Amino acid sequence: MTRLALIAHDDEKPEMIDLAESYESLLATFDLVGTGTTGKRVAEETGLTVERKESGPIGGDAQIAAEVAEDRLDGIIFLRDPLTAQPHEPDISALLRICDVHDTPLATTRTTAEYLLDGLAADTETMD
Ligand SMILES: O=C(CO)COP(=O)(O)O
Repeated sequence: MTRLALIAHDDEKPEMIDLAESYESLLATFDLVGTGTTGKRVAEETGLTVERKESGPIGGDAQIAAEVAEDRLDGIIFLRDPLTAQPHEPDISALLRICDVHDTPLATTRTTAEYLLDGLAADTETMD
């Protein structure tokens, strides 16, 4: 089953909810994991089931990075706030780097997230 991580900084959470609603029927076929608050909000506001890691600032990004290192994830949607400094920037940088190392598809904006989801949907159809 396709395993996808969902992460959004606070200013981007409404965008993540809107994206999840738009792709709800596809996402319902995926194994979803998210950082703490993002996972909670997506689950509450869409009805999707999301496994929740810790909140980003207290280790959630590092937990997602560990899954990337173990090749457990097929993709990550990480809607970052490019205009606000984050206290856990080192964890965020590590996550981005490990995605590059493992060639794990990573989308950091709404448009690239849509391309990623469309690509994963096409992959899923090919696998059927
Ligand atoms: O901080 C985050 C990503 O860096 C997101 O964490 P939350 O989903 O817990 O808000």
